[in-house]
Amino acid sequence: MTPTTATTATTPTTPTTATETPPSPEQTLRAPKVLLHDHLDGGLRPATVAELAREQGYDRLPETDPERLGAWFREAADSGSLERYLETFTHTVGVMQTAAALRRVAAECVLDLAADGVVYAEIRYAPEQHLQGGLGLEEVVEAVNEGFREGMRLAAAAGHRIRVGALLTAMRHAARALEIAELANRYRDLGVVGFDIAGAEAGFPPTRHLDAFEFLKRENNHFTIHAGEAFGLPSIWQALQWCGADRLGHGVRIIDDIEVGADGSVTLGRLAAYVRDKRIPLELCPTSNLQTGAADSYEEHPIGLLRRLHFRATVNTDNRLMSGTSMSAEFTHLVRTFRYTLADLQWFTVNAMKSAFIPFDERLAMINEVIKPGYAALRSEWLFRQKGSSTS
Ligand SMILES: O=c1[nH]cnc2c1ncn2[C@H]1C[C@H](O)[C@@H](CO)O1
Ligand SMILES: [Zn+2]
Repeated sequence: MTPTTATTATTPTTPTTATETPPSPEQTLRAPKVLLHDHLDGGLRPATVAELAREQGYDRLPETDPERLGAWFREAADSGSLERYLETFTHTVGVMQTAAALRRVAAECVLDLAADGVVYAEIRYAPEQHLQGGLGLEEVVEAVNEGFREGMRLAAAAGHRIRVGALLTAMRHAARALEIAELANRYRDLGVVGFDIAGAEAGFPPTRHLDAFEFLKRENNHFTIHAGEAFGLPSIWQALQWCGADRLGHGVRIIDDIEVGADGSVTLGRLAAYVRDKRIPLELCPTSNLQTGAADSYEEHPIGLLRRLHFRATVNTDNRLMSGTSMSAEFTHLVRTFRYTLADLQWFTVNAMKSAFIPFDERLAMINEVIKPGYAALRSEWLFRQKGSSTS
């Protein structure tokens, strides 16, 4: 073992706590962040929804003033039910039916994430939901990809480096999963990094779409599955053991297979042990879970326990518009609730980067060249504070 005396002798006594105390919201904003679970049609700016609706003659919006519209989305999504939460997407999807609208929404998405300190993101959407204006599936994908590229260019010009890839989602109540999986495979290395299924979970098990997952496995492609959000362990079990998902969208109900005794001892069931042992990434979305009723409060959110037990937990936004959230806001809630430090935020971020669907060497370089140096710079800030300054 390496002796520790030398380090203790040179370590100052008081300021070390600067690395152990929770970061400020401003530091959290500057920290590099990785986002694996964010819906394109759940992240529009309220003003953009209102503007696109006006331009396109979409007259079904419940509000036209951007501020009131944003509040409407948050309140309507705050229903305690996933089905009611999903109803709010009628309006965002409703104004995303032209190539120009898709490009704009995609570009703004990248800019908003970049301004929030996100350095890598996988953004998902269901191409089959954007055909009402006459676009074909490929035109939808190309418009979104173009918007992402435009967003990355504009972000870089504004001094924010961000890399974004798309995940193509198939809706679980529909029957186009194989077609969408083939589309994802066609656009692999052309802006699309993987596949997903989403929509109401109860009554629509992932095995309905086994043909799509088997196709992707044969193609050595990647996919995540929304599972263990509104429905519990059987959905997670199917997603992993029947479908072969690389990651779990939410997966928060894995908590149902974990028993905490009165003395604090923890027992994992076979499925929970498998998820932890195999390092299956959990795309946790705390605020979204409070809205759909999957968790009652941040304090009681399973992320606290899952982090302590070293599951491969990641933090995500799910739907920034419906939840009125951002990556920084999600981290800030967790910092307040669990007193997480920069080391904890780095841990979540590295977990997410390890779990991304881009090649291993690129993930590693993002971790070593971008994420770790970013957190190290933030952790060392206390060293440069002026004595006697009000911020020290
Ligand atoms: O959290 C979710 N669970 C299941 N489905 C969801 C969630 N958030 C969004 N969706 C659905 C609604 C969107 O229209 C669709 C594609 O992004 O995915
Ligand atoms: Zn989702």
